Amino acid sequence: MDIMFNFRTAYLEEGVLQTDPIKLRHYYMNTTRFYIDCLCLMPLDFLYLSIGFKSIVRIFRLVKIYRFWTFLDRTERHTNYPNLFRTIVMIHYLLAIFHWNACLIYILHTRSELGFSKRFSFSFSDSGLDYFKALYWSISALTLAQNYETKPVSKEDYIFLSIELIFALLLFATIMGHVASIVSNLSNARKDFQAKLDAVKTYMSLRRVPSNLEDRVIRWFDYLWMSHKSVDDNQVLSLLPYKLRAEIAIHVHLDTLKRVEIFQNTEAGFLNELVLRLKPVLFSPGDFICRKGEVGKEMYIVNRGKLHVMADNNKTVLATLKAGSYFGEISILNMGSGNRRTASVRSVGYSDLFCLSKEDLWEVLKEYPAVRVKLEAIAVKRLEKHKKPLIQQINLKRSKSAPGLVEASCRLPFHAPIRRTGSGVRHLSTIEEAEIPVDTPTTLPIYSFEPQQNQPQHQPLSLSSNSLLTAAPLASSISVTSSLNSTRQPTINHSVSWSTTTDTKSPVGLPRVGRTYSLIHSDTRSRKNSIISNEIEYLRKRLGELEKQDLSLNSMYKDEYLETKARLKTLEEKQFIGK
Ligand SMILES: Nc1ncnc2c1ncn2[C@@H]1O[C@@H]2COP(=O)(O)O[C@H]2[C@H]1O
Repeated sequence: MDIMFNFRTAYLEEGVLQTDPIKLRHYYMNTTRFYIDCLCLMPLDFLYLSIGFKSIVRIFRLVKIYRFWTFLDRTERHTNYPNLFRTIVMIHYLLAIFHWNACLIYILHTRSELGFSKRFSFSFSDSGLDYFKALYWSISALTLAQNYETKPVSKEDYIFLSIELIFALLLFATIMGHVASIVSNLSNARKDFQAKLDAVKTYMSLRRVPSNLEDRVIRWFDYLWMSHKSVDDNQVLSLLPYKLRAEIAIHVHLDTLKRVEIFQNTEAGFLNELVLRLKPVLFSPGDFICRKGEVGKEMYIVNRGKLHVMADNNKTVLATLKAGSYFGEISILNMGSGNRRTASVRSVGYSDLFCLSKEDLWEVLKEYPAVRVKLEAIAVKRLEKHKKPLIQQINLKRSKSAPGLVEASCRLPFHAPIRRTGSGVRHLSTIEEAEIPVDTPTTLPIYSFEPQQNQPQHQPLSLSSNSLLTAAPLASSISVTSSLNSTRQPTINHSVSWSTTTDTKSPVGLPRVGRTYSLIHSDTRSRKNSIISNEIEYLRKRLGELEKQDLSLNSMYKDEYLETKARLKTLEEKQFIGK
């Protein structure tokens, strides 16, 4: 039977599963297994006819034990209960050893010619009882149990019992080792967790952390353990290839991710790209996940728990976020007050979040611009809540053609956003007039900002257009003005332009100047060229200044230097092509 199965058992050839019956037959017949199986099938039983029943004749059947070991090996790899399986295998081996030892004892003590003292009255009439007597003697010898019956008498007894004792000792040590490893495997997770907690406790007591904070840390650990969050997913999955890890992560987090608006109806690849970049984080009750005005470096997706988006007074709740919500995207998309948080978010109870870094999000959004539009559309809605009066004035209409698109229908006054500086809140710029360009769908709109030097600083902006304006450029243009840094940036008196979609990652070449601008629709080629020339002029000037800085001293300058350089290159190329 087994040989027949072997003839039809598929095998892997250079990683490809072979199922062709002829190939399978050839393959099996060329292996050692085939010869071992044939040896086992030798019809030695016919010898019974001449020599009578002798069980030793069946010894060749034992060679098939390799199949049993293969079975154990495979089952151990496949089972979900490896410890239980190992325990069963160990008991199985033990029973087999006791049995063989009992058989040996029976043989030795029923053959008087072997010189063993007759301590058992094996009565061949009741072979069942004889077997159990031998088994009992075997077990007591191998488990080192005191048994007066086993006291040696003859020389042969002494030799045999000494060997038995040595074997019993080895067996005992092996069993103990196995049991210890099974037990320690069972409590490994607990021990690891306890070790980490102990380390943190020791640290806190060494550093004299206040007891209320210490309490919070311990309660956080408690929740971590109770919610089975103590397993480090990344460490566990680190051995797997990227694709498999992504599949597991998607499966594990599917319920949460399905509820997240930006993940609904998106390409499967987007989820794949993102899911392995999500890092689980846990916050305690009352923790601020982010505070208004901070620089945003990551966004969060709520896996479990409840969070409040707080108003400026830190008392009024602007919105409640639950599983499937996300937050923190506005600052990393530079949509609100530049890269600053527009609101504080506080955890109500324990919150189980996924954290996504700015770099990772930008990297993924580069490939999936539709998701960016979705994100920005929702962000605009959220911003509306903060700046209701402002948005009411803008009176944006949602586009019917695409989600995330907003339509500007008339001349609208627009107050420039404000930003916090070291010395407090200040208005950075005010946009005076904006016209939104009508561009062909395939080409990118170019917005130009022209300084209005003679106008007062905090003058409202009016925005007029009968064309479509995507939420992204609008929001981005807001960030252009709001991310200005008056302490670092010189005032410039020329036009600057920013192509919103050519550079999605970072608004390179953003006009970081704090003055009044008008947003002008450039529909003629020469106008565009002059805008580009102006920006090039500004960027060159700024680059020169930045080169004078000690870039290694200040990463902020360094970033800006690199951004400016890249933007300048793009524009120079654009200008060159234009010519
Ligand atoms: N009204 C709101 N409703 C829901 N979420 C908001 C609201 N206002 C702000 N947020 C979120 O709170 C986050 C605070 O940090 P960000 O400004 O980066 O991004 C913000 C939004 O994601």
